[in-house]
Amino acid sequence: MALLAGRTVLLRAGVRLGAEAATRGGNGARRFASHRVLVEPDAAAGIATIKLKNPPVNSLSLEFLTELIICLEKLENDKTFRGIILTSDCPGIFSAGLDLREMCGKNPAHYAEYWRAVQEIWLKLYLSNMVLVAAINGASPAGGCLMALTCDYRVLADNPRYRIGLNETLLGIIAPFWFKDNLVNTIGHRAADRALQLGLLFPPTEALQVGMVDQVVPEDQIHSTALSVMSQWLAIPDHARQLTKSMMRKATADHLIKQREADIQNFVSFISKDSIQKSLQVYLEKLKQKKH
Ligand SMILES: CCCCCCCC/C=C/CC(=O)SCCNC(=O)CCNC(=O)[C@H](O)C(C)(C)COP(=O)(O)OP(=O)(O)OC[C@H]1O[C@@H](n2cnc3c(N)ncnc32)[C@H](O)[C@@H]1OP(=O)(O)O
Repeated sequence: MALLAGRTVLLRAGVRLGAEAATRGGNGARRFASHRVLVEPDAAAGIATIKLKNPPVNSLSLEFLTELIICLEKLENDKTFRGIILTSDCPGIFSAGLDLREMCGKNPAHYAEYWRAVQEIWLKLYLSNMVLVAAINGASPAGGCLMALTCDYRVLADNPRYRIGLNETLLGIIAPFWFKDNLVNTIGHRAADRALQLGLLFPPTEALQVGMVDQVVPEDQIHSTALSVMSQWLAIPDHARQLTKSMMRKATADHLIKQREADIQNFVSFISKDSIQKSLQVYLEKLKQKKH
């Protein structure tokens, strides 16, 4: 996939991405931003902060996912950066997860394209050679939780409204096996079994207790905490840490890689069912009516 600064690029996913802004930051590092993914580089520290900015709730639309995939590819290929802090620019929301509108009322080809992008972002994040620290500064259901789960360390801001978990069953859908594998690797089989079946969304204290996050801190300390965790992880020689990360994660990633196409077909046939379409529409409608 060609990545050209300042040009419009046609992506494999078929999404046309607008021109990218590229400027120089204070420390001379190249700062780049797409429409919805803000990157704040600190070249001296070797860290980039990615701020998700797809208001109102950072739902993971196909275009947003595509921008994020490109951004991660660029950072991965840029030897300046050894670590990423993943956080949100939308107040009170880390990410509302997959964009339900991408899974409702569309055709099978669209569902397949969308699901491939969801797989791709997971693989990119989960297998990244860089240190990934999630600074979770808002609610983080479903796909939002999954993104955080791919990171090496999770810091959650202490606010009871910032619940995190894989709540798919509440929508009448099923977390795919690789969501489940990632959760089991993080919180263990018994806790994952209960959390997945009940679609639990954990408030900060419970999220910490169950091991869904590694640390809960006051909201105004989230970025400083993420930075200090990052420097601890970056003190480890890259080659040793990267090989260890790969040893810990490869089997889980390979599980999906070996059956990517079958997983896409499963998703398409599941999501195309009338009963599933109906459940998702009812859920979306409830979300919309909540305000009125
Ligand atoms: C065999 C294989 C099977 C595979 C099966 C499929 C597996 C798919 C897995 C899916 C994982 C997912 O990620 S599904 C998405 C799950 N997400 C949620 O349940 C979150 C829903 N949203 C909320 O709970 C809340 O919006 C919030 C807590 C995130 C924020 O609350 P707040 O009050 O601040 O905002 P609103 O609720 O008023 O929302 C504002 C606005 O955004 C729309 N919205 C919210 N979430 C989504 C979403 N995920 N997708 C699309 N749109 C979303 C909401 O409807 C409001 O819209 P309007 O302003 O137009 O009313």
